[in-house]
Amino acid sequence: MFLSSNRVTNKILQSRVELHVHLDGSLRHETIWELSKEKGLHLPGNGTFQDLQEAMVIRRPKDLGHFLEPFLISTPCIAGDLSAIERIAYEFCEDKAKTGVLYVEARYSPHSLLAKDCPSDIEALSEVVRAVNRGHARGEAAFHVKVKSILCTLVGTNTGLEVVQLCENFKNEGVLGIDMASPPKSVPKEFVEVPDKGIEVDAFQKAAKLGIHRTVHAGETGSAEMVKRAIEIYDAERIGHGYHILEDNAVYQMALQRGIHLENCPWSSYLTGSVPLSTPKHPVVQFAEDRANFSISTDDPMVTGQQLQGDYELVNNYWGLTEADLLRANLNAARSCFLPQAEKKELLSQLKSIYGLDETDGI
Ligand SMILES: O=c1[nH]cnc2c1ncn2[C@@H]1O[C@H](CO)[C@@H](O)[C@H]1O
Repeated sequence: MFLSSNRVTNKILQSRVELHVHLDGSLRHETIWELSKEKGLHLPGNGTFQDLQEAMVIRRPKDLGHFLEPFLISTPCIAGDLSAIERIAYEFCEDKAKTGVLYVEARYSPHSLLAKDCPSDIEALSEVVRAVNRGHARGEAAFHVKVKSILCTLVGTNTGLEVVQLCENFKNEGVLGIDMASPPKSVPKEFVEVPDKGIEVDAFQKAAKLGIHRTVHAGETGSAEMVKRAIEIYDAERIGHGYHILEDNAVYQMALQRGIHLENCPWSSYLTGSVPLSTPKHPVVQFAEDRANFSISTDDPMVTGQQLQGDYELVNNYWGLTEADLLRANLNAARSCFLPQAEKKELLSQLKSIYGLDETDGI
């Protein structure tokens, strides 16, 4: 079928699926400002709102550690404060609805949102998850967007088994899966290491046995080998970023064959230094050409300074993804989301009907 540019743009604008976005990487700068003031927290520069904004948005790519530095300012505003956590989860829904998102999976590390001196026990962690869920539930009702959660363990923290327990306890309350991401401090210099053994591996294998969905950050600034590990050892169904998978054709072919979903985040890929602007062909373009299972997300709008539209514009205007590629990316996301089968089917039919596609369109 012929897809006219405008027609598809308008439809995609109003109906997108986003699979890779950090809830704690989505705080509004105004909210960080208000909470910091209220709590008397140290503000960067001369303490003006402009200085805060300047510190929160990364404009020049360096490395992942640099990209994650703004979390050191934002996280203390919400950690240990259940009403602030509920607030940011609610505001998240409003921001997503404004950018045309129909369905989103928001990820965060419950451990990072505990008060600084609070020992990590399941009850305290559960309070964090409940606060997020309250915010999401209010936001879903107010802004007509569907939101579920993914809980992260952070490399080197060995919190995976507790995260799996939380996923299990909250599986009927909007928590759909587990992720492994990087802590903002002590990011390994060249890549996010995906350990080949230890507690985190046990946690992911346990998650697989329990039917908890799995995604792992790999091949972002790290190598194709990390992606291989994430798939083969962590049983990951989806890969966070995965750009460097293209450096090893055998790993790429294996991922293609298994239909592994690659969660791409265009602005973030540039600002973490993972994919320099000078790269002749962004990996997402290769994924689109190969009809790989990829989608487009924001990662951390608080840090990139971009909402989803900005990421679509970057890949569309700069790297040359077509409207049809973007439409396909959304259908891929709906097919690879962690919703139960019936809800997934419903989401897919909803998208197809909005996009004006039927089963025979072969997109
Ligand atoms: O692009 C990324 N790569 C790896 N880790 C990330 C990225 N963005 C955020 N986080 C990490 O994930 C945690 C839970 O949401 C965040 O606190 C941040 O440390």
